Amino acid sequence: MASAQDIKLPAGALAHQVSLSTSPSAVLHSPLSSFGTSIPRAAAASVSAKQLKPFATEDVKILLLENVNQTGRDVLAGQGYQVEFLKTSLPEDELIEKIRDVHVIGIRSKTKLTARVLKEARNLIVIGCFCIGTNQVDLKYAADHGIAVFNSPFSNSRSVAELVIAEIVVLARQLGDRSNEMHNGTWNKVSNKCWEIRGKTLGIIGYGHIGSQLSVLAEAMGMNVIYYDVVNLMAMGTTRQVATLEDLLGEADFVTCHVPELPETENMIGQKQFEHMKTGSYLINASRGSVVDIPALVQAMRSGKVAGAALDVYPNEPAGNGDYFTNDLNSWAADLRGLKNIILTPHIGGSTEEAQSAIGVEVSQALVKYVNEGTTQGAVNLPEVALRSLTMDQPNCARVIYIHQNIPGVLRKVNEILGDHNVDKQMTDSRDDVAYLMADISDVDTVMLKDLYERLEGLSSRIMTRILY
Ligand SMILES: NC(=O)C1=CN([C@@H]2O[C@H](COP(=O)(O)OP(=O)(O)OC[C@H]3O[C@@H](n4cnc5c(N)ncnc54)[C@H](O)[C@@H]3O)[C@@H](O)[C@H]2O)C=CC1
Ligand SMILES: O=C(O)C(=O)COP(=O)(O)O
Repeated sequence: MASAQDIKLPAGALAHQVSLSTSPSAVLHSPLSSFGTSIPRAAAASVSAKQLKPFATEDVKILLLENVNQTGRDVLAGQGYQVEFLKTSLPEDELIEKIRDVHVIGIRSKTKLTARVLKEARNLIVIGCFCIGTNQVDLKYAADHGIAVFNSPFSNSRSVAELVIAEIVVLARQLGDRSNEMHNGTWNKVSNKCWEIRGKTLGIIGYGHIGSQLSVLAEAMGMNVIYYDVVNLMAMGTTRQVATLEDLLGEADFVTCHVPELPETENMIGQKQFEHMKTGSYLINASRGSVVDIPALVQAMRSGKVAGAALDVYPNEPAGNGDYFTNDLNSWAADLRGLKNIILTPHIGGSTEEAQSAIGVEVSQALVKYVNEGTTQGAVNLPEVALRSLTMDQPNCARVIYIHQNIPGVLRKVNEILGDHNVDKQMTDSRDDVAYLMADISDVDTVMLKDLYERLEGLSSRIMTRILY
């Protein structure tokens, strides 16, 4: 099977919807492709005999926000899709305006796709998060409305781990302060409270992709590593899992957070946790801004409990470069700026050429496979379903995708409808309240497809129906 990147779909070759104005053979025997892209919901809903037009590849509209890497833009534009690219995120009202029109949206960590926004996304079938975190998307709302969500689970993990290693050394040696002083013309050669990191203990909260990568690097630099995670995980090297967060905080010289944004991780490090930390220890947060209670950190640093900190993420982050990071955005911004030995970075943990270019390819390929083939492998909110490709030269075949509520009796009804045709292959799976069915059927013409489509749409369990051919 051609890779998603290789699937070049020429203009007009892919019919999205049953066309009665085109002869069946013209639609189903399109010169090269057995696949269509999706039926957008609005278009599909408007299926009515005689006025139907084939849906050309160029009709797939994609909005890319937050400066998605060129590699991703190339993959998507290479498909012939319409791609609108913006460097920043958008204020909610502008986002709502734009999302109404598109079938695909690509975002990074900043754009919040809440239920309120997604409700307006009438044509949306898939969301690509060109990053690791998916907390910015209402995953449940998306699943319940048949909108798949993809991310890149580990392509920037190494970049974050390397940043944290750098920060450990920078904090231990107060490099930020020394550098600032030199920039201001002051020579201040000190060794007081400047340390080697060799032999010190690093405490990692959240031992997933980033935490475990980081532990390997830290051990190579002579650190002892302990970690705390809600899951029992295999320790890399000679690292050691500890039973409680308090155990970690009481033992670590450097504490670093690598947990996702969840209700349970909100303000996971606050006043009580700072009290458990060793006097003169350091805190690093490159996970999500909600994880650390910043006023409590300011307090802990002012009191000398915490000797230094590095923050890469904040509860409120500016929309784009050049915007100010002030008290208007976060009421304590000026307090942070006034502290000694604190590194403040603008959410750049994953911002390396290597990570961004890998993420661009990975996520856009997942989007293409979903749009063109219905494959949900790697989706974070739908069951993972894939069928081998439809044979390109097989005439009059179609792929039916039926996303439906996961309730008893649906399969029987769907198979009654599909059973009128030759079903070559079929796969179905469910995840929580949503099920995803894919079937390849052959010996069908457009009239049959239209009938099939309407019958599937008529079932009360229906979330979304797509027919690809
Ligand atoms: N600063 C940046 O640019 C970046 C930030 N991130 C953030 O880092 C987070 C972590 O990334 P990965 O390591 O790839 O995620 P991951 O999913 O591989 O690992 C997260 C770990 O946290 C653990 N965990 C979850 N809840 C916990 C809790 N209450 N207490 C202790 N452990 C808990 C999980 O069991 C898991 O082992 C992401 O969710 C994202 O928010 C990710 C990439 C770049
Ligand atoms: O991958 C993540 O979760 C990150 O936090 C990085 O986000 P970004 O792509 O820099 O908006």
